[in-house]
Amino acid sequence: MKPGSEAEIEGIEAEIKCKLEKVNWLPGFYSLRPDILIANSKSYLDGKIYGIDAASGAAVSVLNISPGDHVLDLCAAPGAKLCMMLDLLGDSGSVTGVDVARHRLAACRTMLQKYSLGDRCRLFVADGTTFSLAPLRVDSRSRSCESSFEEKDERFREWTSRRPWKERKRAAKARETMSLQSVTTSENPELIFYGRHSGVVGLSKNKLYKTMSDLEVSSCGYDKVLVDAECTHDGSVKHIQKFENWGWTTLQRRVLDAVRTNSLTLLQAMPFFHHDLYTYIYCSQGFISSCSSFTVLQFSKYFRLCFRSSQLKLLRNGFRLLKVGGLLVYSTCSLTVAQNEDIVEQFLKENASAELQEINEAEEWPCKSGRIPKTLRFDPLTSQTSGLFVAKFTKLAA
Ligand SMILES: C[S@@+](CC[C@H](N)C(=O)[O-])C[C@H]1O[C@@H](n2cnc3c(N)ncnc32)[C@H](O)[C@@H]1O
Repeated sequence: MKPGSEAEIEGIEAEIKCKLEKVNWLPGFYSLRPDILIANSKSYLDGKIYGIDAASGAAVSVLNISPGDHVLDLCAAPGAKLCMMLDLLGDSGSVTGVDVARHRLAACRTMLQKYSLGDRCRLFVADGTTFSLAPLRVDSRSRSCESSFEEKDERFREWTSRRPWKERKRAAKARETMSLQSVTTSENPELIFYGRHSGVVGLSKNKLYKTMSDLEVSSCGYDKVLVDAECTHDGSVKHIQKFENWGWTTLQRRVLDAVRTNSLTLLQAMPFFHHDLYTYIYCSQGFISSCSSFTVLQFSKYFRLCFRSSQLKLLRNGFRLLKVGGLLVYSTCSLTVAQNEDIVEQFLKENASAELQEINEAEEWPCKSGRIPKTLRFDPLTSQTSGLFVAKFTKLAA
């Protein structure tokens, strides 16, 4: 529930015709019966309540976001955690949301606008493994002197979805040449939304796209970073239920056709979101048993390489952008060790300045320890939530 809306709880209960049960271990959270649909209720449309799994809420609360923080969400879409961060942030600081999938981030933008939550937020379509933009700290802006060239440079005005025709055409053309998943590193990330108090309004493009050197990051980097990495989603109950609703058999036939005619490239072009496809293949026992062992082997090799490498790269880059003394949370909704503890172990091995932190709040939480001490695992049986792995790091001075 949005902070401040608790006083209206009776009205909200009357409207959705359901008693809200307080989740005792997580402030601001209430549970609902699964058959209650809130999406059309006025309270939901007004942004007083929104649906987020309690385990996801716990992962965000581990970051201990407070007003004034500059927060980076490196895999932001569709944006439930981003909304919660903005709620916690209140009237100062900023949230920068990054996602490689434009259509998913556009849905996130719609949500921010609908709930009037985006005032302090900017959204970039970018590859989180290489994203390098600094948070817009007021003092760093006034410190840097403006050249006469910058004075003449185009400045960002108040955000509007009604871009001039020429600008939209230019952006569409640029997108055409850029594959959905491979955002070239030489291009500036595409800014698809910025709020009035996000620090962007009045800024020149040069300043917005100013990257940070590693030295600058230690003092001017982000205070908090969330790396909610892409994974096989095998622990996400909601995700798997979606596939149940879609019908495994139809999906299976379509995927098998693609496998028969060729390969993963073709599969990836299918009308699923790319991570839906991973989940589907990963979770559908029927699919696995109907494939030759060679195909299964190909897929498992693909998953191992694809996810392990991108998860590690996202974690590395998120940590690189964190200031000294800041906090980073790494989470995935996979139940596998390969996508969780193995990544953490590998990352700690290569980063002497990374320190795994105890999550003290978890003493009261219905979750288990991960295989590495100080990490956490939520799962449907223990926590009555979706599966979620959570690890918290801080950055030590070099
Ligand atoms: C688990 S979802 C994030 C969920 C989100 N944090 C939320 O609470 O709604 C993972 C996201 O990572 C994005 N993603 C995958 N690879 C990425 C990359 N290299 N850089 C940035 N985002 C990436 C996917 O598009 C997907 O939206």
